[in-house]
Amino acid sequence: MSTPETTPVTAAAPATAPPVLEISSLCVDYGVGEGAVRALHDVDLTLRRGEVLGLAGESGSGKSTLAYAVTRLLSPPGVITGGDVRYHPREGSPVDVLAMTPQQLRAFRWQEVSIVFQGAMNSLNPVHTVRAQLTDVLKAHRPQMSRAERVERARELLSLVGISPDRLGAYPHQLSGGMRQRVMIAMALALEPEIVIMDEPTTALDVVMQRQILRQLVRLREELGFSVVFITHDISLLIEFSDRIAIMYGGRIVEQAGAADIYRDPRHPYSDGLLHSFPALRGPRRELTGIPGSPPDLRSMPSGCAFHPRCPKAFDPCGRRTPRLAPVGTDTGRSVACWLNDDDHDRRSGEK
Ligand SMILES: Nc1ncnc2c1ncn2[C@@H]1O[C@H](COP(=O)(O)OP(=O)(O)OP(=O)(O)O)[C@@H](O)[C@H]1O
Repeated sequence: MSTPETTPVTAAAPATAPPVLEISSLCVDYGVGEGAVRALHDVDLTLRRGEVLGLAGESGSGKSTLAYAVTRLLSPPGVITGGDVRYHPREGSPVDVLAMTPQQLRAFRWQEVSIVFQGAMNSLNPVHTVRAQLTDVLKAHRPQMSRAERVERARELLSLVGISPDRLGAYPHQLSGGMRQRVMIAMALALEPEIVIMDEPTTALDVVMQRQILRQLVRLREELGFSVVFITHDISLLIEFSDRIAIMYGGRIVEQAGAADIYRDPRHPYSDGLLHSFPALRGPRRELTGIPGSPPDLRSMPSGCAFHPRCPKAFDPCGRRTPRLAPVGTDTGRSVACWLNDDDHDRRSGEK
């Protein structure tokens, strides 16, 4: 594989920044009893304060399930069957997200963590103005604010995302797709959350608009200090905008590392395949070969490493035992779940 130079637009958050969200051994099933299928297997992931963490993987790999589970927005038949999610506020002790009461969750969402969902730009209410929709969020969560203060804050939020405050009186249909998406981001930032989760936030937009919006988001996080989990199947976007990337396959994280490291030297054959599935906008061209075959069906997951039937480098242990996500060599910032990166297959046999 070539080793092109990338110029990430992010000013990387230090690798030593304290955690803001710690996910350990998280498991999610869809359904219960005999019909249940496991959509997340023992997911370990840490989001650090101020970083942009990219989550990549083909459709069905579990990205959205992870976002819904950590915000407790998973609806039936989705069930969290194990693991731990800890939120670290700026002050005070860590909070167990999975044990939060409905009242605590209401405060947690929007104020501490907000989500921009897939297709969010179409979820603005068509019969209400931008002003009404922005001020409604403030009214619900900051009842002490006066009407004038709410409108002022709404103006400020629009400016933050690059829309003239004159557009406060506009209805969604009077705005372009890119502007509607910016309004959604403004809403997500309304209560100054510590974490913003963006699930395929820009896929409905053209490539130039997608990048403009993401560049602005990255600038805002530098200004306001929130952390971002950015979910997409397009790894080339993540390379450009993330500090760190976690790659999911079949409900597991198979590799996580700094964005530039993954780009230059992917250690999991699936990461390598993904990198050859999307055109990179920067650096020399690389051949687009894609990944043969299709993602696994949760009802009949392959034994061992779920990627082995599609993997060009599969060898003896891959079909028999599941490799665990483990640090690679002395590179403490990177972990990979692949037998190729492990000399001691027996020790790491991953029936975790
Ligand atoms: N309500 C549901 N009932 C049963 N299975 C589900 C349900 N929702 C999701 N799944 C399954 O869980 C797995 C993970 O889905 P998820 O939507 O989290 O993946 P994703 O990586 O976000 O995909 P996409 O990029 O298409 O959104 C998929 O196999 C999907 O079919």
